[in-house]
Amino acid sequence: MRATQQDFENAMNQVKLLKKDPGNEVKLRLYALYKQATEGPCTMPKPGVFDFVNKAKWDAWNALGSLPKETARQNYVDLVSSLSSSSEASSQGKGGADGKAQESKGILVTSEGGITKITFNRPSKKNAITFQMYQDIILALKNASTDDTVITVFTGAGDYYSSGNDLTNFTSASGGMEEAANKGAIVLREFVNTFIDFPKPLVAVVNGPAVGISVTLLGLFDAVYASDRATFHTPFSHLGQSPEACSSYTFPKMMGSAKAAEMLLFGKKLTAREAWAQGLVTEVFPESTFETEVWTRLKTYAKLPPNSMRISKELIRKNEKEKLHAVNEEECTTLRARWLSEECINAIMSFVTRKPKL
Ligand SMILES: CCCC/C=C/CC(=O)SCCNC(=O)CCNC(=O)[C@H](O)C(C)(C)COP(=O)(O)OP(=O)(O)OC[C@H]1O[C@@H](n2cnc3c(N)ncnc32)[C@H](O)[C@@H]1OP(=O)(O)O
Repeated sequence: MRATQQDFENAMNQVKLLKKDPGNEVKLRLYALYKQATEGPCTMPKPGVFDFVNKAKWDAWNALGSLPKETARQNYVDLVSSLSSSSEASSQGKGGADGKAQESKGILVTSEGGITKITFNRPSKKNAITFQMYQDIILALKNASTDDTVITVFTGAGDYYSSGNDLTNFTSASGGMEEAANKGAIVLREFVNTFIDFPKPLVAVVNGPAVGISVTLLGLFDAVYASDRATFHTPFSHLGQSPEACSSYTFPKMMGSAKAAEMLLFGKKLTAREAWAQGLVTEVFPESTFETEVWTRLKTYAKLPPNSMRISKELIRKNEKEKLHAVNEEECTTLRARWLSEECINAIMSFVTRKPKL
């Protein structure tokens, strides 16, 4: 159902009632969507480089291009609704100083012993990531970046780590592919930026097969521990798509262009040991001892001095940040166009119309 003017006004009121500051990036997006919904595309002159605040606002609004007013209104309402549900969930979960839990439909966030654990929690769909989950993960990371936990860990519930982007994100949008592609590019840009800028150690505990964006994101993690049952698959060409999460930059840098091409162009699926040999995985563990060994180690790491780890991470990431943001920007623009291509639409349609298993 399309958002009405009344929904839009309700959402504007809801923003004022948010319990938690959603952070600058989200506020900029709200501003941009509001301006686009009420005034249409940005035609204001660009502020000077030293007018930081107005320039950031102008950039955010201008990046929406010719997004229709109705779509901007819908995206604004969707964003506010995700912020409201996540802020409710996180305030419900904040019972004590430790052992907190935040649950939303597709992710489970807990914090204990200095570790924030974000679990892809849709095992019946192999932990495919919905639009709502992207938003919830952004918020969970923003919370984790300022709370008192030391390390943030991603893992998956059930037999998969994650099957990547939920392919029905594109087919279930009320405004069709065009709207889904616009929304996808906005969500993806912010999602990946949040990983690029995340200030604390970020670890992936890859419990099973990983597909698409759940693999490409690993290039932005500080450590990747994998069960020997895990596999790593980026079937972008099969899907008529192109790489995301800065993998067009991080993968060739990490494994050399020939090996990166096998994954990103030809969709070669790697075993955990192959991924380790390419530098994508830090260490592989036998499935039988995986959970015990990895969590024991992470609990020890979480006792290391947090400021020292944060400062070291900043030094490691600092020289790359600008480049990573530029790569993310270009990948999102490219992907938006890909999602509207015949190659991609056909691939997604053939997945969603597959014959059900007997
Ligand atoms: C907005 C930002 C966008 C960022 C873009 C990112 C790009 C990517 O991530 S590309 C990668 C997209 N993912 C895929 O192409 C994987 C598609 N899924 C599969 O190929 C298979 O499902 C599987 C190999 C992961 C598992 O196969 P298996 O035979 O074991 O199980 P299934 O019966 O196929 O799956 C169970 C259940 O889960 C649903 N499902 C699995 N993956 C997805 C998915 N990615 N999107 C939507 N739904 C998915 C599958 O349809 C089944 O559902 P039903 O039980 O209702 O039929």
